[in-house]
Amino acid sequence: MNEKQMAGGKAADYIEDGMTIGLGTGSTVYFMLQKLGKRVKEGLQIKGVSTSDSTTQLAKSLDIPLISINEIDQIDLTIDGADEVDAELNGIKGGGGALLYEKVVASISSKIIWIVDSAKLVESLGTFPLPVEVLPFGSHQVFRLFEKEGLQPSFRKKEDAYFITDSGHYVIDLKMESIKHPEKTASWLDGITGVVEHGLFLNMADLLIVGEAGGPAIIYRKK
Ligand SMILES: O=C(CO)[C@H](O)[C@H](O)COP(=O)(O)O
Repeated sequence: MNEKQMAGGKAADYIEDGMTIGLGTGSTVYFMLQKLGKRVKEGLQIKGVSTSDSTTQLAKSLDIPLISINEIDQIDLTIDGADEVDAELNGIKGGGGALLYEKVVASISSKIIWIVDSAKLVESLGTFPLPVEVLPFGSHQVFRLFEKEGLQPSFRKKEDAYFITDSGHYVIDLKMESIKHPEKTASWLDGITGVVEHGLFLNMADLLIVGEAGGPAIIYRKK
């Protein structure tokens, strides 16, 4: 069993009957959804809130019942992947481009579990390029601002065209190497007009499940 499968499978055990579950996006979440699909077939009653078109498609193919986020005010548990996680359980997300919906879902979740393989653990965030979702209108001005700040921005591309998120935005990836003050960086990005969302997810995850050779490691966020 690979590490992603191990972490994804373990996380599905935290889902209880009657829960509303935030369904993250990515290749680790894929394995969680496979196990959840099995449990639903065996009679587990849940409602899933999807964070992307790809997760919606996969959940539907597994007969996992979905509910629109607009019909609820609170999610019991969200299970999602991450691109980098530090010892405080702060992370970078958005490698798959679903950061905006993932953050909206996270913001109304009572509990958040992240599932990762061991390569995602870092001492400090920033080796993974930080995704910033931007409005296409004015995006080149934002890009040039990032250039001036020395952040080596690049527009994310798909087959030579701009990568377009599920909500119709572009993604600019920033090479920050090491983010010394994640809170400061997050509030700076929050203040830039045209930035819709960024991939710094701070003080959000409650629990981290890491796939490791000897079995899944469970790490709680220090309160
Ligand atoms: O944030 C995400 C998508 O926007 C994913 O959770 C993140 O990229 C991790 O993906 P994977 O499990 O495929 O490594």
